[in-house]
Amino acid sequence: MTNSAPIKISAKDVAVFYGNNQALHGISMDVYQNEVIAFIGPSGCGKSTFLRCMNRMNDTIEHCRVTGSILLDNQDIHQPELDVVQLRAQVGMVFQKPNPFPKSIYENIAYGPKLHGLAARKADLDDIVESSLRRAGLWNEVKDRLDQPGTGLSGGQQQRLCIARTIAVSPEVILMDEPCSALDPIATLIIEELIDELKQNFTIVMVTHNMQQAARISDRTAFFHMGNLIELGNTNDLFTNPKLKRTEDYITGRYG
Ligand SMILES: Nc1ncnc2c1ncn2[C@@H]1O[C@H](COP(=O)(O)OP(=O)(O)OP(=O)(O)O)[C@@H](O)[C@H]1O
Repeated sequence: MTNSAPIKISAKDVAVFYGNNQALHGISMDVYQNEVIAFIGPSGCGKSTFLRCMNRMNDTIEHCRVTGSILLDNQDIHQPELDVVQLRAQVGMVFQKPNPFPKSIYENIAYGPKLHGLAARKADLDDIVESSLRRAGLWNEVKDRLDQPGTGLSGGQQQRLCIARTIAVSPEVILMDEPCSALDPIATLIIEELIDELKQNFTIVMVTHNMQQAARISDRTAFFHMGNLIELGNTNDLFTNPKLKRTEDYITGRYG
């Protein structure tokens, strides 16, 4: 990833407080269009908190306060007139545990496009459902059982269903919070391959506990520690030649 790619998200001096407890301190970073950027760091260092800043999911947590600025395509995501539902369609999110709606496979995908008025006719909706499932690499496995419950799929299939559901509303950025941590190695590999394909069309920001995973699939990696962004660099450089001792200690397993 060259730094000449357009900036998709720009965070400046972002701090997050849960009540009186400050979880993030002055985080600034740019996320480039069509990159995969991974957040790593020990448990509780603030990776998920920072991820949630990018589509204002922290708004849903009581006592959580965010300061600083976050621009999406140069627009402030905290401006009062911004439609948060629209923001979360533009910046979609896939969670650690697959969480399909208790509805059919078809309805899981169709729900968002219907809500956002993206399909005028049933045929348009059918097209969105099919293309989203294809892009998530799930179509062939589910095309003959679209009316069956999404919750009846395997864990890995459910996670791809959730990715398809996110894609269905045409996001620009996909936030992934440890998307493989509940999956077995084969399902994990399928999702990793999928992420590699998805970056052609989307910008992907991913939290992972798994350093090998960050090394395999991300273009850049950000290392967080105790609420601070310690080092951000090209993934290869960060893992082979970290600039700071704290990063080196973490990636070599000296703590964490
Ligand atoms: N909903 C919440 N209410 C209060 N404190 C929270 C909440 N969510 C996170 N925190 C606190 O904020 C800090 C950062 O947590 P966060 O979940 O962002 O870290 P993380 O690096 O993603 O951790 P993990 O890898 O364990 O998921 C921690 O001290 C955590 O206890």
